[in-house]
Amino acid sequence: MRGFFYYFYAMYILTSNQIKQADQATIEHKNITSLELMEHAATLCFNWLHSRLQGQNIEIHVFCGIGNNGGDGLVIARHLFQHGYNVHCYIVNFSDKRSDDFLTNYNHLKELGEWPTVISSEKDFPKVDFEDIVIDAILGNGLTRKPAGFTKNLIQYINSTKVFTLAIDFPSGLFSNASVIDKDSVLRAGHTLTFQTPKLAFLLPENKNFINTWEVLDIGLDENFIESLKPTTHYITKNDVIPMYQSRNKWDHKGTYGHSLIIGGSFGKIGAVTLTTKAALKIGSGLVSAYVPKCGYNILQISIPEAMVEVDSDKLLTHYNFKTKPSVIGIGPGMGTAEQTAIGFEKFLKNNKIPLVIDADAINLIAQQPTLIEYVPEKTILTPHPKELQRLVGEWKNDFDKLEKVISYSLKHNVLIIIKGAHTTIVDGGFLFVNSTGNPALATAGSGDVLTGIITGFIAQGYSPLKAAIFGVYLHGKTADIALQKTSYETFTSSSILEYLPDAILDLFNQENTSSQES
Ligand SMILES: NC(=O)C1=CN([C@@H]2O[C@H](COP(=O)(O)OP(=O)(O)OC[C@H]3O[C@@H](n4cnc5c(N)ncnc54)[C@H](O)[C@@H]3O)[C@@H](O)[C@H]2O)[C@@H](O)CC1
Ligand SMILES: [K+]
Repeated sequence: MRGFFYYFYAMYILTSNQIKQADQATIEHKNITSLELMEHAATLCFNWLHSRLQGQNIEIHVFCGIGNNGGDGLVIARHLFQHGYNVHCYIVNFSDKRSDDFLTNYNHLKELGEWPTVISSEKDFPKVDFEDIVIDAILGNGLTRKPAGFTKNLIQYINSTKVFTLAIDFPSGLFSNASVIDKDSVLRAGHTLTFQTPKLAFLLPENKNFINTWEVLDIGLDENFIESLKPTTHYITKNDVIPMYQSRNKWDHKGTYGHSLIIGGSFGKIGAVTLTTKAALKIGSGLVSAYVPKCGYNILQISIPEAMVEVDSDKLLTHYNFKTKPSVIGIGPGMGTAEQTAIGFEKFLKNNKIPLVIDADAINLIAQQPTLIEYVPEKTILTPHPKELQRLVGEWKNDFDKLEKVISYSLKHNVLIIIKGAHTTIVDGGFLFVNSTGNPALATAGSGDVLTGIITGFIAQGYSPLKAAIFGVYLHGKTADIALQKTSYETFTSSSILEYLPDAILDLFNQENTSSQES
């Protein structure tokens, strides 16, 4: 058992410093040398490549820096030579402070008669063709400043060839926990083999040009030590959500699974609240009610016979005087921001004590009147899309700054925020949970409305807000991943999320491929 939730497995996202500490602890606790650790890590990279190339006669250029990332490159180059590949190895000579393990592997290669070519300026750049392969072992976890001089030029040159690049640990020039300032100084990796844990930088939209696909190679760092670091950033995989699943008992009845109330809708936007209501039902909320303007009554009753419906004014939400006594409320989809709606919403918030999931226009209303956040119950979940988030926490300079701003907001108001995107991130105070599932099929109208319904429906069933958010976000993404085996990105709609929800849940019990560490 390990992990923040004491699950049997949790994948952390470690910072550069934490990785360095874990490297050191592993060397001490497992009684191995750093050279052995390097040999092991780099051999995993070689095996990855070898299993795909199977000895093909492709020109492979291995660019090695002078630190331990370069050391990895030298080990990979040695294995490639020994397996008869057409390989060229280069030392990118940006400093004379070579690491010990780099030097040992440098000598090892020379002893085999394979002398790397030293690159000390632009004139030493080799010819790289589009059909070749580049292994990028120039800079890794030790990056302390942006690459400059001929190193930057080399990175630009490699980028310009559009050759396939396999980055070792990091695309050179990419910081794990800070924003890239000089975008021309970062290698654009085709695929990245990163050690032990995903890196936060890989998961942020601003780095989309540097990171394409990536995967984690487990190099066997000391897990107990990693645990002792109490990492605050998690990568949510199937292994994390399986233990969250609450199974049902024979004697349970619909009351056991709570009552969700979905509040939203306005004339022309009844579809949004309909999707949210359907989602709350589909995820298993025992009872589901919707509170909508009168114009939505027939639509809701006809399209969701399982739901109960209460109504407000003709075309807008104004009074919020529902009789239902729900266990949780999801509010906002399609609600609009009309003045009467805003006035009623303020009164509702000031009187409400029921757990909340706040979405869409309800977030906009809070952004318009920021003090309203003080009236939401603790651990209320807010699910803003980027524009709504900006209205809530203000403009950010970059994605790291955005996370900082959201963390402070979450801490200050004791709420959970779900930052929606390719890697949807749940922020709970100082803790980040970054989702691994989903794909661009989810970029479709109503996708967020369905997410709100799923999370609300989970809370109704007794899941804590954090678990509901993590599990909901994971399953929401998983529906789209499963759907792509049968349908296309374009034809997947928000209703398809509901259609594939059963498959996403059943997949939890499918033993194969329980660790989705790739992206
Ligand atoms: N420490 C370990 O036990 C292991 C480390 N491994 C590899 O070691 C890497 C980290 O190695 P290092 O800490 O030696 O660091 P790097 O190899 O990433 O960088 C080398 C040195 O370059 C200098 N530098 C930083 N930014 C620079 C810039 N912009 N321009 C020029 N020089 C710059 C720094 O002084 C740094 O120490 C990992 O990414 C991984 O590839 C792996 O072999 C696994 C085990
Ligand atoms: K690298």
